Amino acid sequence: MAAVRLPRFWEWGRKIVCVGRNYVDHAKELNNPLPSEPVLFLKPPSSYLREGHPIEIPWYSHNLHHEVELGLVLGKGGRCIPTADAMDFIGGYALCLDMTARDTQDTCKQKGLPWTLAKAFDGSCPIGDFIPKQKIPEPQNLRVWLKVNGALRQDGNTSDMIFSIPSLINYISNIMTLEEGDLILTGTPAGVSAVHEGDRLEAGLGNISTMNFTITRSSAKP
Ligand SMILES: O=C([O-])CC(=O)C(=O)O
Ligand SMILES: [Mg+2]
Repeated sequence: MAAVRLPRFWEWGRKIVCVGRNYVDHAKELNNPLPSEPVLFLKPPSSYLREGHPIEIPWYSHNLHHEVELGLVLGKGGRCIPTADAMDFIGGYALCLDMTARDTQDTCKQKGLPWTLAKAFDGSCPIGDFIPKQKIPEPQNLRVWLKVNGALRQDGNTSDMIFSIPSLINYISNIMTLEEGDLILTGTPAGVSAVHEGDRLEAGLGNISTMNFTITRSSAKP
C-alpha cells in the first residue's frame, strides 16, 4: 500500500517537521549560536508547492530567502524511535526548499514570537518528486545545491549536518509521533540569500533530483 501511496505524500495532509541550524556554516552566517539540541518548527500541509506553480513572496515580507534542504519522507510511523532503527522508518527522500521571510523571522526573534509568519505561509515548502529510498544509498553524503538565475548560491553536503539523520528521527519522535507520509526538513547549508520577483531558482540533490521555480509577489493582503 505504502509503495503506491508514498510517491504523492504531499497530498496526504501530513505534517512537515523542520530542523533549523543544523549546519555550522549556516548558523554562523546568520550569527546564531550553535545548537546543543535540534531546533524544531513546523509547516502546515498548505505549505507544499509543486513545480509549475510560482513561489509567492508574502505581502508582509521584503526579504524572502531560499533555503535548500534534504527532505526525509516517513515510510512508517512511530513514537520514541531508537536511533539504531531510525533508517528503517524512512520511505524515501525529496528535494525541498524552506522558504523563509527573513525580515519577519528577525522581528519574531526580537519579540520572542514563534516563526509561523516567517516559515509557514502558503507555498513555503516547494518540493521535488518523491525519491525512493534505494536511489540514495548514502543520504549522509549528498550534495545539496541551489542556483538563482544560473548563479550558484548554496552548495553544501549532508555530511556536514550537526545532528545526523538517525539522531533527528530519534529526537523528533520522542516529542511528537511521526506518521507515514510525514516530511522532515533536515536544515539548510550556508549561502541563503534574498529572492526577487522574476527570479528563477534551480535546486538539486546531487544529480539525482532537480527542480525549478520562479518567484512572484503574493496578491493576498487582508
Ligand atoms: O531559519 C533558519 O535559519 C533555520 C532553518 O530553517 C535552517 O537552518 O534550515
Ligand atoms: Mg531551514
